[in-house]
Amino acid sequence: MIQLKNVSLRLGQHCVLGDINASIGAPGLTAIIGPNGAGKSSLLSVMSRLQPPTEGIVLLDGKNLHDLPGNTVAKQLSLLRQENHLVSRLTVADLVCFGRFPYHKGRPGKSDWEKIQQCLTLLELDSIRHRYLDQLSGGQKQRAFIAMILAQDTPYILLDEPLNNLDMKHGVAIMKTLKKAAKTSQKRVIMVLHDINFASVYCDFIVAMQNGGITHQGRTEEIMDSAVLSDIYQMSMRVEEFHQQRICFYYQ
Ligand SMILES: Nc1ncnc2c1ncn2[C@@H]1O[C@H](COP(=O)(O)OP(=O)(O)OP(=O)(O)O)[C@@H](O)[C@H]1O
Repeated sequence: MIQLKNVSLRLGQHCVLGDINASIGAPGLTAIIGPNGAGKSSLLSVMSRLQPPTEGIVLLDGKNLHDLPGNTVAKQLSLLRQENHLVSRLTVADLVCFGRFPYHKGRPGKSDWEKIQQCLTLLELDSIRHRYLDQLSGGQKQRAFIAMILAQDTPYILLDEPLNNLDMKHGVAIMKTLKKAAKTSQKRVIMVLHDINFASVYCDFIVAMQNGGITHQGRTEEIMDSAVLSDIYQMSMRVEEFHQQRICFYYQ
C-alpha cells in the first residue's frame, strides 16, 4: 500500500494538500475523484515521488518513498501525468520501449521487446508503431503513453486522467485492460477520473477529495450514493441501479 502520514503540500502561499492520513492502493482499481482544484493531481504527484511533501511522509510498502533509490521506485511504481512533454520525434515503439528503461538501461533485450510488442498489441497500436508522436491524434497519443506505462510493468500504476481524449470504445477497452491486469497480475491501479460512471462500473475503490483533503474513501458501492456524491460535488447527483450497475445522473 501507499501510506500517507500527515502529508501536507504547500505551493507558494497555497496549501494544496492538508494533513492527509490515508492508505491507498489495494490490489484492484482505485479511482480518485473530486471537483476541479480539489488536489487530485497533487496527491498523485506526492504519491509517486514527483513532488516531495512539505510535511509528513509517504511510505511505499512500509518504506519511505523519498529515501528509496530511483531505479527501485521505477520498478515499483509508474506514473502517467496529465501533461506529457516528450520529444515528439519519437515513434510509438520508441516511446513504449522507453517504459522498459528501468530494466534494459538503454539496451533492450528479447524479453523487453516481447513485453513492448505485447503492450503495443494490447493498446491496438501495431499499425501505427512506426509513426512519430507528433503525427498522432490525441487519443492515439494517450494510448501510446498508456502502453509505455504498462510496459514498465510495475505493481503500482498511477494514472492522471487516463481517459483524456479517448472515445468511448477505447475508454472502455483501457478500463477492461487495466481491470484484467489488476486481476491476473495483482496490479494496484490508482487513477484520477472525472467520469464518475467509469469509476462506478470498473473501479473497486473510490477516494474522494475536496479542498486539498480526502473526505470519503471506501468500496465503490459505498461512495456511489446520491447523498455522498452530492456532498462531494456540491450539486444534485442521483444514483440509480441500471443493469446491476450504479449509474449517476447529474444532467440538470
Ligand atoms: N504550482 C502551483 N502553485 C500554486 N498552486 C498550485 C500549483 N499547482 C496547482 N496549484 C493549486 O493546487 C490546487 C490543486 O490542484 P490540482 O491540480 O492538484 O487539482 P485537481 O483536483 O487535480 O484539479 P483538476 O480536476 O482541475 O485537474 C488548485 O487550487 C491549484 O490551483
